[in-house]
Formats: sequence, structure tokens, C-alpha cells
Amino acid sequence: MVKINILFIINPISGGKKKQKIPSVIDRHLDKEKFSPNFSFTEYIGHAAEIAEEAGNKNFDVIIAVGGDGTINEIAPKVIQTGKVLGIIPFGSGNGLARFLKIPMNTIKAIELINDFNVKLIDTAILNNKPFFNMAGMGFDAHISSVFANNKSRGLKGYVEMGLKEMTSYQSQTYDIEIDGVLYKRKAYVVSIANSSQYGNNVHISPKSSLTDGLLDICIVKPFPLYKIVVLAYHMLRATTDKSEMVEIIRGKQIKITREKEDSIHLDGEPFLMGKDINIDIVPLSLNIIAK
Ligand SMILES: Nc1ncnc2c1ncn2[C@@H]1O[C@H](COP(=O)(O)OP(=O)(O)OP(=O)(O)O)[C@@H](O)[C@H]1O
Repeated sequence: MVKINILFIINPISGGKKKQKIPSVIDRHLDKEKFSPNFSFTEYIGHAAEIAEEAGNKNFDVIIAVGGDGTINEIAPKVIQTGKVLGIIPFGSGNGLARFLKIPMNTIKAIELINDFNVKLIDTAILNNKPFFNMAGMGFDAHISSVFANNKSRGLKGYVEMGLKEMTSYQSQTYDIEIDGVLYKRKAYVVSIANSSQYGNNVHISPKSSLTDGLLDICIVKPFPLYKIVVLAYHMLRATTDKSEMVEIIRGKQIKITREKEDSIHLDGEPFLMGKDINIDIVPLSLNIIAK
């Protein structure tokens, strides 16, 4: 039987977890009758994209991101370009896309899911010519990811501590949001553009999101007094923000947003400085991915 050539791209820093032993764990649990595994560790930001691009020109059929949403964001565009299949072994801080796809957080179980090789087609999205797969956002959301990116400590604890500190000083902004031709002028603390339902760690901003409906969920978090963060957090953890008056969710395919000023935007948790005008489009059913 011809084996499926599979490349594991391992981000050694994602999620703040050591990964030297990952190749041997994969070697032990991957179905070798079906797959022929290869391994590559990333050495710098952008390296995963380079490795994935090279892999696309070689005879790899499947590329597995061993990391979080940022690692997926580098690899997935190359997988789409070359018509290959993406897989995930979740090793990020949040693992939003993997959690939404019900990929096990347990490494051995995630490898067993690769063995099952159940491939689905999912929607992806483009914001000012940059792709994203899980979530994009502006406002506090992007501010915190830029603060987080400049800090050395990764992992959940660091994220929570930093978030609480920044929250006390952040100011809401006004946005002109055009969704499929309809204009909404809103003052917002956060505007998230959700492909999946969650940021990661089962924190849901958009509980009814689907990766196969050809739509993005624009989630507008209204300004709120600081004490109400507890109510918002409750809704996010219970996946009930769609029932909360603190959040307005509007679905659409084509979104144009004008902000007060140039500012940061996050794409799958990675921050970028962008101008006032933001264009976002859904790309329906464009990525082949291993899921449950
Ligand atoms: N060797 C490396 N050294 C430093 N940074 C790297 C290296 N390899 C990859 N990166 C960068 O690490 C960043 C973070 O990766 P990733 O998003 O997967 O982890 P995370 O932020 O911990 O998880 P999540 O996005 O799920 O919260 C990515 O932007 C990637 O470009």
C-alpha cells in the first residue's frame, strides 16, 4: 500500500510547553501502515510558513501544525495554496480552532484522530489580504494580543494576569461597520470577527458560529463598567454571549470597518498594526482539515 507522506511542523515555543519528545511520541502512536512521518522544528517567527511552502512543493500529502492558532495561521495558507490537507496537534496557549473542531487536547488522542483521517472542508477568511482561520479582532482584544506578544511569559496564567492589568486602562472606540451593505455605527470595547465560536480555552464569543456556513459572526462587545467583566466572562465561559445584552452578534459575508485611527488588529491571536480601513471576506469551504 502507498503510504501517506506526512510532515509535522513543530513550534517549540507555543503554549510554553517543551516538545523535544514529540517526534518519538508521534513515532510510537502514528499508524505506520498508513503514514510515513517527517518532522521539522520552527526556529523563528515565519519559519512555519516557509517550511509549509517548501513542503507543498515536495511530495507531502498532509501537514500537521504542532502548536496553537498562530502556528496554524502560518501553515494553513500554504496548505490551501498547494491543495494539501492540514492536521493539528494542539500545543498552543488557547487552541481555539482545535477545540472548536473537537480535536483532543491529549497528544496521543490527537495522533489517533490523525490515524482516523477524517477530512472536512471548512471556511476560512481574509482581512486586508491576510488570512485567518479562527478569529480576528480589534479593540481591547487586539490590544491585549499585542501586549502578550511583547511579553516573554506564555501560557494561560500569563495571559490572564496581563489581561486584568490592561483592562483597567483601555478606552472603547467608535467603529463604522458595514455588513453586506448595511451600516452599523457602534461604540465598542471589542469587535471580534469569528469564524469558529471561541478565542481558545473554551472562552466563546460567538456560540452559534459554524465553520461551514459561509458566514462570519461579527461580535460587538459594547462598552461596560469594569465590574461587569464578571458577567461577560460568565457568558463567555457558558457560551451564552448571544443571549447577553453586552454583546451584539451580526452575521455576514463581506465586512468593511472604519476605525477612529490606525491601531492593532489580531489575526488568530497574532497582532498586526493596520490602518483605519479594514475589509474582511469569508472564503467558503476552502481548507481541508482533519477533524472528528
Ligand atoms: N522558534 C520560534 N521562536 C520564536 N517564535 C516562534 C518560533 N516558532 C514559531 N514562533 C512563533 O510563535 C508564535 C506563537 O505560536 P502559537 O500561536 O502557535 O502559540 P500560542 O500563542 O502559545 O498559542 P495560541 O495561539 O493557541 O494561543 C507564532 O506567531 C509563531 O510565528
